[in-house]
Amino acid sequence: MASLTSSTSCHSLTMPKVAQFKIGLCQLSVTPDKTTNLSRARNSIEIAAKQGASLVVLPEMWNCPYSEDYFAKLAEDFNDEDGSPSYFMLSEVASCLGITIVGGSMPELKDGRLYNTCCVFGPDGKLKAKHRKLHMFDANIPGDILYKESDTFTAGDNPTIVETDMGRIGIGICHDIRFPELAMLYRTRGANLICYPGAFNMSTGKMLWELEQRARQLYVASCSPSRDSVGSYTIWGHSTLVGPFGEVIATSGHEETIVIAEIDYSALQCRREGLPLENQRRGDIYQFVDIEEQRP
Ligand SMILES: NC(=O)CC(=O)C(=O)O
Repeated sequence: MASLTSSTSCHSLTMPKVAQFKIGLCQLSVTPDKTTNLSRARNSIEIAAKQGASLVVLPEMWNCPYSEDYFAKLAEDFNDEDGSPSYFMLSEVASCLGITIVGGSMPELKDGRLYNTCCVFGPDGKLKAKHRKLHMFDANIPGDILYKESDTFTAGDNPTIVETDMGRIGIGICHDIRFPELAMLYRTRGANLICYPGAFNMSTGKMLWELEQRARQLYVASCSPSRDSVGSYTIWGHSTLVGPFGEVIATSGHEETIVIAEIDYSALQCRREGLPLENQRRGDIYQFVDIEEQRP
């Protein structure tokens, strides 16, 4: 028997209080100057909220170029009020506007280590969850890309699923999207939506960015920096919202922009009833184990 690591049990889909709402994906141009990045991000979040978004997602590394030249320099210790302007800006703007923010990712400094971290804030401005990127983007594709994220960052150790007014949301950061097991874990734990702040590069972006999102069969939102962001790493862009049948609901090009789109969780219910993959899984042939359920 091939073993992937899930029990056959499936957490049933819980419908959140708000089942229909607008999401805003802020595709930001990122510079080496943190103050500029903060004011651009704040401005973009405010515009998204004005356009009706009650959930706003930011890109991977929105406050710092995606480059090892900047990660350590611009990292923040989120426990240090004076040393963490990005963290406190997100908290403040979430409470000012009364919205939920999936705060992309930022370089986090904790006990001498760097993490690529996403903070989720509720409409009261309180931190609801913190996801540290689980899978490091170490790639050596001759003639294409050589990048070793693990030279700089330490990988996180926990999946992140967060209860919000806008549903149960699973979080992954960029390369995390390549691991369907993580998405499956979120699905079996009843996620309505997975948010992936990401910064795919030009070649993997063209080949895989949209494909990875469309294969997940629940709502998937991705948010990238724009291509004109500074650094040697050229970014694909194309922040996107995908629905539960793999349909692209809204997307963008590579320029700085805001994608506003409607999420309606009844479509998710319809997909689950019409195509009940959870009941059709062949547990006699392969197994998916949620490690958390196995713990005593
Ligand atoms: N930032 C990343 O994790 C990049 C990545 O996955 C890619 O394909 O590019």
